[in-house]
Amino acid sequence: MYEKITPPTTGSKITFSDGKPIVPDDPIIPFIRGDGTGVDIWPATEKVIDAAVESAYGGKRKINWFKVYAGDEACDLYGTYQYLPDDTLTAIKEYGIAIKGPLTTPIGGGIRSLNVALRQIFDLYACVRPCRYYQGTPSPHKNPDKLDVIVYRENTEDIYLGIEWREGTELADKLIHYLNETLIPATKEHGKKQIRLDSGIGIKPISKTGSQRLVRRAIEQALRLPKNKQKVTLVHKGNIMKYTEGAFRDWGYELATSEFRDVCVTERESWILSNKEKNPDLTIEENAQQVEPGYNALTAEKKAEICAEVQGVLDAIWETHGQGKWKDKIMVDDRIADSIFQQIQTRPDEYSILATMNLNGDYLSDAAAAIVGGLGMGPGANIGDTCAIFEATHGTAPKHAGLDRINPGSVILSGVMMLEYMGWQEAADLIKKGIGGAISNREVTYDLARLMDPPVHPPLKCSEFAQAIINHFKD
Ligand SMILES: NC(=O)C1=CN([C@@H]2O[C@H](COP(=O)(O)OP(=O)(O)OC[C@H]3O[C@@H](n4cnc5c(N)ncnc54)[C@H](OP(=O)(O)O)[C@@H]3O)[C@@H](O)[C@H]2O)C=CC1
Ligand SMILES: O=C(O)CCC(=O)C(=O)O
Ligand SMILES: [Mg+2]
Repeated sequence: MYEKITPPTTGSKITFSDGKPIVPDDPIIPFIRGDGTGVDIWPATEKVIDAAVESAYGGKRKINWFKVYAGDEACDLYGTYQYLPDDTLTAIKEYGIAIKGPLTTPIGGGIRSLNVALRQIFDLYACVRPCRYYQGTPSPHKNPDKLDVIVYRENTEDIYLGIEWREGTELADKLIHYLNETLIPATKEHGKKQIRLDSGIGIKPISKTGSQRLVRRAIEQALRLPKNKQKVTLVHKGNIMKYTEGAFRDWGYELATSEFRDVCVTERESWILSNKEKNPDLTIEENAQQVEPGYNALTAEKKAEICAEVQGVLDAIWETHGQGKWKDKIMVDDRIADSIFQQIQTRPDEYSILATMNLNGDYLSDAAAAIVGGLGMGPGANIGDTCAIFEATHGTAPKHAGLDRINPGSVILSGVMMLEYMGWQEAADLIKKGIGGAISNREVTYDLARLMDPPVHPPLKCSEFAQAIINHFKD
């Protein structure tokens, strides 16, 4: 079955039922060490996870690690250009849950991202990146503890599908001519626009299927959160990219108000309902004026549309959501992408789950991680219906590779997410406790050390931080 790897001789397989993992006490879990700082981070992570499982279950549960290869390490073992060998894909498919370090992607040419390839091959459509503050973590922000968001990033499409044509190639040329001469003139709203002949072209597909299954996961997550965090914000640049990013927003609202009708209210619906609650005699048009900025300047047709919307909302949900009942529902709103970057800094406590398309989520998860302590504290999970791969938000940080100084926190916290996903909460809690203890004791790696006041000198090495986390399990 495998060309160059051998699974552990002990251990059992994780299986999936209805999108949920069924985990034995001795699961076999494949891991990819990763390029660059993966060489430092992975051993630290494995040590912490093993110690937590041993400490929590006293030998009754144990992970049987299965080393599989990707990136530079894979090429060393399997040969040139064998970045993602079949062995690795077979093992992940077979065992269902995997964890990985970061993998390098060249810029401007060369292979396409192995990280993205894994997400697409296993249809891991939800990239889940919690950005929450750990007490005592230094941050450049005044109130990092106010940010507690989970980025739910669509993980399989958008520009990450990687359908592009390089400038100057025959196909790029052909496509540009076809667009300029046929498709653009055939679309009235494009007017006389033309694409420059020396352009590279990339395609940005955003599907209803991809958008709605991501938003579904985000709303399901909101249902599991405490009442005050039951909010999903659809992030998009729909004012500019109307039929991709704008459609993502519309499909998100459509899903929330159909499949989750009884448990969701949209922000706009909440305005309509509360306007009527404050003034039961309000006419439909007065309500519409309060909901739609600039209503009075609209055309008669547009005004009629807004009034119909107000009437429609009251007819559909006044009974079930009115008289303040909407306040107990999941609030679904939307924000334009540039605005959300400032909002998470200026009004962090107003947000909870940020449902995004692929590119926006990539940007936003780094930015949110920075607020709560940096990329050293940014975990993540790629979740599908029959497989999950856990990995940090950050990349290979090549300048720190092999120096035993990088912060392993993000991959360790990705391990915490994995343990929670497996239902091994006791082990996950020990690690969280250990991280909290190490940080509040100022036992930290360089990245956190330099932000602390006063700065910590000397900082702990990567391996020492792992040991410090273990030492603080039982504080
Ligand atoms: N999922 C994946 O595997 C990902 C892979 N990549 C790939 O990684 C490579 C390098 O990308 P790059 O843009 O440099 O981004 P990186 O995320 O690798 O690193 C950028 C900077 O972030 C900080 N940082 C990253 N990881 C940590 C950590 N564990 N602890 C503390 N600080 C950290 C460091 O800042 P400082 O030096 O200031 O301390 C580092 O120089 C590229 O090939 C890219 O494609 C990128 C993202 C995700
Ligand atoms: O795959 C890569 O190289 C980058 C991916 C990335 O930045 C991410 O998923 O956050
Ligand atoms: Mg990224």
